Amino acid sequence: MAKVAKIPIIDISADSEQDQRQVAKELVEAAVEHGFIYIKNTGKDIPVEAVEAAFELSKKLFNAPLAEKQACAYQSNNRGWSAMHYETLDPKNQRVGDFKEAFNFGEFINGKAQQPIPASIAEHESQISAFRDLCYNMCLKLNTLLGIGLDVNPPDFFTQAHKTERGASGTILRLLYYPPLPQTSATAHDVRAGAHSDYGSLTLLFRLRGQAGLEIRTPDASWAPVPVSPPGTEADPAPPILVNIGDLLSYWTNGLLRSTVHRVVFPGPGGGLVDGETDTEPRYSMAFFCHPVGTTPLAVVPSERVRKFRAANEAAAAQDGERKVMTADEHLQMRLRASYKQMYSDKE
Ligand SMILES: O=C(O)CCC(=O)C(=O)O
Ligand SMILES: [Fe+2]
Repeated sequence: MAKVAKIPIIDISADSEQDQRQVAKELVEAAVEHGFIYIKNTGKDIPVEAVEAAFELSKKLFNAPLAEKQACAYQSNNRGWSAMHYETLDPKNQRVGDFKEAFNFGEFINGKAQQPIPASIAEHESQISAFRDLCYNMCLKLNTLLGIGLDVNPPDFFTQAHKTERGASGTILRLLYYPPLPQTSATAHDVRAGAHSDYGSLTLLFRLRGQAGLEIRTPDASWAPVPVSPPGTEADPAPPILVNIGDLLSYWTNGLLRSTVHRVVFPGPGGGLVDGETDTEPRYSMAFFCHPVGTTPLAVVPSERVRKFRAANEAAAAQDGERKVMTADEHLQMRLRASYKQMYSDKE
């Protein structure tokens, strides 16, 4: 069996203030060291049934007639449906685009999508909105814990920056469908999602037991599979929610919190297949990419630990004088342009 990624499993359901501080410290250490954290799914923050129902909806969406999906094609606002091979997450190393379909939901207003959605799932609009809200609230909680763990003053510094009442953000709920490779395929080197790091502050990733594919880049520059349900979580009602730090939060904390490169592959029998997982079946996953409100300036984080890290990192410190403060929106635009060249090239 492949050598799997060592990612800490953390239970954030603690209620008492003292337990919360401890959890916050653990979360920060995991974010600094690995950039990935398994959050035990106790069903308290996001009910297990809500996750299951969202996966059912996702299957319905990708099974919808092609014309319905095409009518909601991906737009430069980062919303909508992207077809097989449309997105290329690792353009330097991929000959063809990712072997996947995806559907991005941007922000909803009063339970209503602000984008076309396929007719087959239109009656479930409020369910999608409610699931998005659950993810958003969990991200607020994680942001608060990170603030506490980093001794940011005030501790809700990151949380406030994400409050939707302050304005629009680039936050996206993304449903993903990775079909199996055709049996006679000559495309054995197809990558389901090329190597990349995520763009926003935090990502929540939901996966289904038995469905292989996700790998992270380890500090020694090899690839390690990330089991859906690591040891100790097999009996939980649902696999843990995988959380990772995105580029924006890493940038904001001067690289203290790590944004780890990852990819989705067909590991194959000789590769990194984890026991009990397969890559010959269709694979579904759901990612919630959380972003601060677009106008948030990514200025200095009021935390002694972040400040000290910057001081220790001389190269970053040397750039301080020149570093123009970017907003969250500017940061996102910079990243999107690299992944969707075909969409932006005619506009430059
Ligand atoms: O499907 C997965 O497991 C991960 C997808 C991913 O990394 C992404 O969409 O950014
Ligand atoms: Fe990702």
